[in-house]
Amino acid sequence: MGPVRARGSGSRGPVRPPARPRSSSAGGGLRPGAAVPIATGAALPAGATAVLRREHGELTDGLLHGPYGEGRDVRRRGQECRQGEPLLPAGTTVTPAVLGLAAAAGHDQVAVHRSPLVELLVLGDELLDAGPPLHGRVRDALGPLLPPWLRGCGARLTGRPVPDDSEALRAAIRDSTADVLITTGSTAAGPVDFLHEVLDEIGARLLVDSVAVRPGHPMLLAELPPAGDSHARRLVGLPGNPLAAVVGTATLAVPLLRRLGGHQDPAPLLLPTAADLPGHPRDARLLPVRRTGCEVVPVPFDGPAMLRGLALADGLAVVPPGGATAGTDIEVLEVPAP
Ligand SMILES: Nc1nc2c(c(=O)[nH]1)N[C@H]1C(S)=C(S)[C@@H](COP(=O)(O)OP(=O)(O)OC[C@H]3O[C@@H](n4cnc5c(N)ncnc54)[C@H](O)[C@@H]3O)O[C@H]1N2
Ligand code: MOO
Repeated sequence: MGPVRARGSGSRGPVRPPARPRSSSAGGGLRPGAAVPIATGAALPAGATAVLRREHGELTDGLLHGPYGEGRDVRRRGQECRQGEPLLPAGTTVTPAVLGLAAAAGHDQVAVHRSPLVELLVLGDELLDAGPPLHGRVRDALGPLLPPWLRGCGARLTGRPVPDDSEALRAAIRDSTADVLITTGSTAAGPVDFLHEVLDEIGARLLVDSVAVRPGHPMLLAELPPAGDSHARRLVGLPGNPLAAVVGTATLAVPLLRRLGGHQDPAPLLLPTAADLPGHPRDARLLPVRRTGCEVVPVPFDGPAMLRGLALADGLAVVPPGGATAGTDIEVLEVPAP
């Protein structure tokens, strides 16, 4: 049974509750000195000034005896939010708790940013989508790796393989209606690396052409000419080496998608490193690390073409040029996010 709410100015019972508890405010008001049992959370009957919980009183001969100080156990309207006050700041991610809060506050609709539509184009005739890697052919690791990560950033995904052929790549980019195209491979200057050439031909504007980070430095970001409906389109070019592509995703794709989805940038996570972290002489290095307590340690198998270290890692440490010595604080990107 819920609280018994009593009318009157007294601070102690007895009050005589009727037989059935109320679960709503239906019914008449209370006479002075009278009480009605109600369910927990039910609205107070008119004239009620205090509440006496069943377990705070003693029931003898149908009378509940106990203290019922004015206002006690009464939940006043507007305790959690005043009328007109914003419940949450703009940019808050809609979590299950946010949905529950919105419903509790009486909202039937919430205004949200549109999820960006991403088309993932996986380039490379050498890639296999099943079976063991053999005879110079390698398994496509990025087709399985990237979509769940990008969906976790709020994107809607489509995707397909594209052959190593400049006309096929040109058509795939030109005809896509996605907000963001993400390509893998073909960023370098090899005989079948057509990405720069195709971007130039279709009149794309390179916003970022290489980043001073290892692995992954050939990554790029371009603004594409509008498609039919003239909405803005961008392209993120990720290098083909899998760990380099992961670094490119963390560096360019994730911040772009978060911004398009209206999310706030997360505060940087700084953790001390328990071991020396090897760096590149001139560029930053993103190195897979594991958390041990409140410190991080590097994991083995961290080469540009490797994913074994990343699979064991909790994130990528941003190692400054020249490296970091044990004991120093280092920024850690939590990628790929769980
Ligand atoms: N002349 C130059 N050559 C290269 C440079 C350079 O600056 N100048 N940079 C090297 C670096 S660093 C990287 S990283 C790679 C980037 O190359 P691409 O983006 O053109 O990638 P690809 O050549 O297509 O592939 C590289 C490597 O990765 C394998 N690959 C590709 N896609 C996948 C996938 N989806 N899953 C698994 N593995 C994939 C591909 O088979 C190659 O082995 O360029 C260097 N060269
Ligand atoms: O970006 Mo590359 O992977 O440095 O070799």
